[in-house]
Amino acid sequence: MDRPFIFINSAMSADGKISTWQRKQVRISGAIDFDRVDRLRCGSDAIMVGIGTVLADDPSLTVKSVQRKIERKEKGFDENPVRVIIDSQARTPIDADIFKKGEGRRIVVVSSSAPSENVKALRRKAMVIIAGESRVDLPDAMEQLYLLGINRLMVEGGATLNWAMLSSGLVDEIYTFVGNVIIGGQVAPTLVDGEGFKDTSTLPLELISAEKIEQGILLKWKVLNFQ
Ligand SMILES: NC(=O)C1=CN([C@@H]2O[C@H](COP(=O)(O)OP(=O)(O)OC[C@H]3O[C@@H](n4cnc5c(N)ncnc54)[C@H](O)[C@@H]3O)[C@@H](O)[C@H]2O)C=CC1
Ligand SMILES: Nc1nc(O)c(N)c(N[C@@H]2O[C@H](COP(=O)(O)O)[C@@H](O)[C@H]2O)n1
Repeated sequence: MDRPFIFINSAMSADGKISTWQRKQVRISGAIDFDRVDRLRCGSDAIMVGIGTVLADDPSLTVKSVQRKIERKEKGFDENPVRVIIDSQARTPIDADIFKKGEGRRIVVVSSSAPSENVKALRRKAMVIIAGESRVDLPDAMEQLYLLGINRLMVEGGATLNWAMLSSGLVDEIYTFVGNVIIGGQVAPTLVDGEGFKDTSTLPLELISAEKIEQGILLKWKVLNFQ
């Protein structure tokens, strides 16, 4: 199956949480890490999140640096990479910041069981593609994105989508900034949630690098997918 090069980028607390138990976003990264994230966004063809992240954070997922936006335009790209939402039931609010902020294409990936009125409303804001019947079929979705010209895909969470992508063997690398805060909370989302592996299986990783950034550490991992 052809698919893009796919990496996850996420910020987590020293105790492995990516938001509070109320799913409120907190500042984990400092200015240098936010700038690194901006560079990653700028160099990607698309940035993808799950509907849970859209509903919790209402992110815009835009490139923030004016200079980088200019550079993208000079190279003949839109100011922002394509913004992709994985949203089985087409629940994305039509006034979401992803639609309101910044120029560039948006794609919402829904399943064939998504309510048709919702899909119709979203089609006015974005390209809607269908993959899967009750839930988005991620391998199919990744192949469709590849056929649309997306070669480098940045996944910005959340926890459930990270699990689904990793457990489907669809992730090449993971970049986690571990910040100098504790969030706590038994049900606070972690880097990877979902149902977890059924037995003692684990997904092996190879460490690419570990770099101190301000008071945190950036870990880069290569995913050694099961053969
Ligand atoms: N610190 C960080 O870097 C980041 C933190 N977050 C946090 O993560 C939390 C959101 O994470 P989640 O609630 O886990 O939502 P999520 O963003 O992972 O979206 C999951 C939802 O996507 C939908 N979906 C459709 N097809 C799917 C499939 N095949 N597999 C899996 N999901 C599929 C389902 O409705 C599922 O509930 C928020 O609290 C947000 O603040 C999100 C992004 C980055
Ligand atoms: N890298 C990083 N560090 C943090 O400390 C964070 N809280 C996040 N959050 C992520 O950024 C998204 C917001 O993006 P926009 O500023 O709206 O473009 C948010 O949804 C989280 O994915 N990231």
